[in-house]
Amino acid sequence: WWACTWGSPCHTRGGAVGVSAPCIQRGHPWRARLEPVSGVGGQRGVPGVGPGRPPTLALCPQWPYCRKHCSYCSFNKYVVPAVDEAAVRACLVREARTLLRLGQVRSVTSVFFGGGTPSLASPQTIAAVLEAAAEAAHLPAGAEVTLEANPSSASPARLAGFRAAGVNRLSVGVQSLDDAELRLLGREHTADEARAAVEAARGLFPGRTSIDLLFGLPGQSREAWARCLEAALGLCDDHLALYQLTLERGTALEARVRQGALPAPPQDLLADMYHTARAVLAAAGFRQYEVSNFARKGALSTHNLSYWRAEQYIGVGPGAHGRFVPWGEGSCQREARVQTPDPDTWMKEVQSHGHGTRRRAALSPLEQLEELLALGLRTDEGVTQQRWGRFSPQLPLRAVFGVPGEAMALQQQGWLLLDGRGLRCTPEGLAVLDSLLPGLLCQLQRCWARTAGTGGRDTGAAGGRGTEAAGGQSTEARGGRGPE
Ligand SMILES: C[S@@+](CC[C@H](N)C(=O)[O-])C[C@H]1O[C@@H](n2cnc3c(N)ncnc32)[C@H](O)[C@@H]1O
Ligand code: SF4
Repeated sequence: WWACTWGSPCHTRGGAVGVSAPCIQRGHPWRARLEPVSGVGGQRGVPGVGPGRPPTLALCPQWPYCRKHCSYCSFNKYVVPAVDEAAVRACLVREARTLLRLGQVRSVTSVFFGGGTPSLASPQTIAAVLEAAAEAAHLPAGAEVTLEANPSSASPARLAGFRAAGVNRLSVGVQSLDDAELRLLGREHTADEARAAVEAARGLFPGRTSIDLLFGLPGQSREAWARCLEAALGLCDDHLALYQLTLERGTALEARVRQGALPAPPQDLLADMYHTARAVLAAAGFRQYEVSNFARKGALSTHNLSYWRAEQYIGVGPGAHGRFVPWGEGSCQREARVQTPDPDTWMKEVQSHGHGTRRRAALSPLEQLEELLALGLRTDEGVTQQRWGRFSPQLPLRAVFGVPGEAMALQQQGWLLLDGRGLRCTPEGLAVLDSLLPGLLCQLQRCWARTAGTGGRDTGAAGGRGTEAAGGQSTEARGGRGPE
C-alpha cells in the first residue's frame, strides 16, 4: 500500500459521516462510530467538572460553498445560485460560541478556515468568526489563522481584506500549473491566474503562503509532473502540500476513468512521482514534516500539526469534524463530532439549538490511542514518548511496540524506529505508511486486550480515568444536544 497523501483531517467530504471503519489509507482523522444526536435541548448547562488543564484547542470553521464543482472533488460543498451570507455568518458565529463554551475553551491556538471555498466568504464573515473566538476564548495575537483560497477568488483586494480581518496565513489551491490539466480537473482558473494569486498572496503573507498541488492525474506523465514541480518551486513560498489525486466515487473524473475514457494512473508511476517530488523538494531545502506536507525555514503549519498530534479541535459549520472534550456538560471524555452537512438544515439547527451537531461519539481510550498512532506516524516526529504518555500514562509505548511483534519486524526491515524520542517512520516507511499501519494497530489492540484482561492491573489504562485521553470506558454516544 501506498501512503495516502491526503491527510487534512478537517476536510469534510460528502457522505463521509458515520463511516465505521478507520480510514487508514486516506490518513483521514479516525472515523469512529458516530451515533446520531437524539433529542433536542437534552442536557443543560452542567458546569464543567473533571480533571485536566484549561482546554486550549484549534478551531476549524467551514465555508461550504463553491462556485463550481471540480471534477475530482467529493468534499462537502455546495454550488448554489445565491448565499444568504449574513445568515450563514450569524450561524457560524453562534455555533462557534456554543461549541467553545461547551469545550470550556480558554485559548484558541490556531484557526483554519476550510471548505468548500472560504475565499468566497467576505472578509466581514471571517472577521466575525475570529471576533467570536476571541470573545468566547482567548485568541492570542500570534495565533496561526489560515484561510484556504481558490485562485478564482483571490484577488489582491480580497486577500488584503482577509489580512485586515485577521488572517495571517494562506493556503492556495493551485492544483496544477498546466492549463490542460486544470481543465481536466474542472478548475475555473488558468495557470497564469494561479500564479498571480500566489504572487499576490506572497506579497501580503510573506513566508506564510502555502500551495496545494495534485499529482497522479489520469494521463499525467512523470515528465509533466516534474515540470509542474519545477514551475511550483519557482513560484512557491516556504510551504507546499502535495496530494496524490484520489479518484473519488461519485465524481465526474472517476466516472470517466471507470468508463475507460481516461487511463487510471499506474501504481508504480504514482510511487515514482511521489519519490521524485520528495527528492526535488529535499534538494530545494524543504523538510517533509508530514506525508504530504513540506516546509522550509520552519514554516510548518501549527494548525495541521495539531491534528496529527491528536490535540483537540472544534469544527464549526456544515459537515465540520471535531475532537474535543465537552467539559461544559460535565464530561471529561474526548468525543468525535460531525456537524450537519447540508447548509440549510445546519442553519435551521443552529438557529434553533445554537449548534448543528449531527453525530457524536465518545472515544474509548483504545480508540484514542489508535487515532494517535495513525495520525502521529504521518509526521516525521512520529508519536513522541511524551504524547503517548499523556494519552496512556500506564501503558508505555515500549510496552506495546518494544516487544516481539509487528513493530519489531518493521524496525528490522528499516521502516520504523522506536527509541527514546518515540515511535516514528523512517523516510522510506513514511512513503508506505498505509501498509505499516494495519499490523501496528493489530499489535496495539492485542496488547490492549491482554492488559485489559488483567482488569487493568498492569496498565490501569483500560479502566483509567483522569485525562481527556484515558478518561472513559464507553464508546456509546450519549443522546441529547449539549447546552448552548
Ligand atoms: C477544500 S480544497 C481547497 C480550497 C479550495 N476549495 C480550492 O479548491 O482551491 C482542499 C484541497 O484538497 C485537495 N483535494 C480535493 N479533492 C481531492 C482529491 N480527490 N484527491 C486529492 N486531493 C484532493 C486539493 O488539493 C484542494 O486544494
Ligand atoms: S473549489 Fe475546492 S472544495 Fe470546491 S469543488 Fe473545487 S476542490 Fe472542491
